[in-house]
Amino acid sequence: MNPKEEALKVLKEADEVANIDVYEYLKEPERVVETYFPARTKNGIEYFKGYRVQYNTALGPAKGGIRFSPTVTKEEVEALALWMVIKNALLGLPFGGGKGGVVVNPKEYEEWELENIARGFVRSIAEFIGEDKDIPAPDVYTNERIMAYMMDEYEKIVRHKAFGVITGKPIILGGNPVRNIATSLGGYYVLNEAVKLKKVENTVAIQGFGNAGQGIAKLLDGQYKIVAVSDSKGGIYCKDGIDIEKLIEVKKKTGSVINYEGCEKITNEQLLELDVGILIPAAIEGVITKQNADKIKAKIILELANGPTTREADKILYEKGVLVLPDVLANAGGVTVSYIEWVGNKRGMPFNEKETKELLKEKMVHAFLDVLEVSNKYNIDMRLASYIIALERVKQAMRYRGLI
Ligand SMILES: NC(=O)C1=CN([C@@H]2O[C@H](COP(=O)(O)OP(=O)(O)OC[C@H]3O[C@@H](n4cnc5c(N)ncnc54)[C@H](O)[C@@H]3O)[C@@H](O)[C@H]2O)C=CC1
Ligand SMILES: O=C(O)CCC(=O)C(=O)O
Repeated sequence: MNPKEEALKVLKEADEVANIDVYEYLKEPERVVETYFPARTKNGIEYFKGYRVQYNTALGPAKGGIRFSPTVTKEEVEALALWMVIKNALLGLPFGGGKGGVVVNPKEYEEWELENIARGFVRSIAEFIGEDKDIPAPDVYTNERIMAYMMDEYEKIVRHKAFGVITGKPIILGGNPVRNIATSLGGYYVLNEAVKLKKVENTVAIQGFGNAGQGIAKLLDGQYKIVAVSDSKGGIYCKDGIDIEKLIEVKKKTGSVINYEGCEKITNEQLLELDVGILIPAAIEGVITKQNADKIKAKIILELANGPTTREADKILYEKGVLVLPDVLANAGGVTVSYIEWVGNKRGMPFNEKETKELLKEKMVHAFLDVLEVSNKYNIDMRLASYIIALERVKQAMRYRGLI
């Protein structure tokens, strides 16, 4: 699938359904920074391809994560940046949308090499980022340590402290105590609202066992029966439920969930089609397509991953009565806590765990109810409803700025 085409399809449909008339202005990003930068590794000096896309900044500085992955492309980063525009606007955050990516397989490098790659990438984009310009954060295969290196490198370049330039940092460097679990916690709040509307069996399958997948597994453990989990190496299925604490240990020690003993081995494709109440894609884009949408048995899909469902699949699922809680809503807890971290950095007084959780819950539930109202008003799925709310806000900001 081409993620940018997928993102634009929804944009166009929302634009037409609600007569918003912004598609022409948003079909391309404001700015794409494309770099090819050096970093010292065990192989000598290596060059890496990097991207930082600032898709639209009418509502505020660009905001969005940076991923390290061998499959990163310009189109993928553009799509991810557009999704950030929608997500940030939907949550009412004072941010535009951005995203970054470096073409690298982090599994082939040691910590010191990843540090050099992180620092090299920041040197290559430094003039384009800043706490009131563009604020990166973690995404696939990046974490708080990478964020710390990036912030430190940026500070060396600008020659002053700048906690607010990056979010998802370690707590000691201005990070927020909830950021690590924020994406999952936001999704958990949304799911709790959704199950009030749609009663489902309490069985769950989760694709991906990184920050988002592991976080939601911990939150749901006990309340729901998690019967299947996967990662890039494959999956496991246990009809009586998986011991999540034990699974986390196995993943930490061996590198994959497939080494958990006593469960049936399954593929990532099989996991998606299991007979469960709730399916949680929490890994990569484009896994639910028109090829498998009809075979999906879950009644609720909580999209913690960005872009897991194609638009064609969305329509099949809607017809079947599956409630899809779209990425731009379901995984918005990450950037919402990033916002809380950034505000804390700017005011020089961080928010504590309790304050952050209260603010996050309020924002997530509010966004869910807004989306529900619009989806009922137009009789449309929640993804389209989310886009309509967001696009109307972006349009208003562009109007006031005299951009359209
Ligand atoms: N970390 C965050 O704050 C946020 C993450 N997301 C999205 O959540 C998704 C996961 O991100 P993180 O958990 O942060 O990344 P991560 O790097 O912590 O974990 C990624 C997980 O996906 C698995 N994976 C990779 N390729 C796979 C494949 N082909 N099939 C099945 N599993 C595969 C990996 O093994 C790993 O378990 C991504 O789509 C990301 O954009 C969305 C919002 C915020
Ligand atoms: O925390 C952030 O700023 C961005 C998180 C992100 O990249 C996402 O929501 O996809």
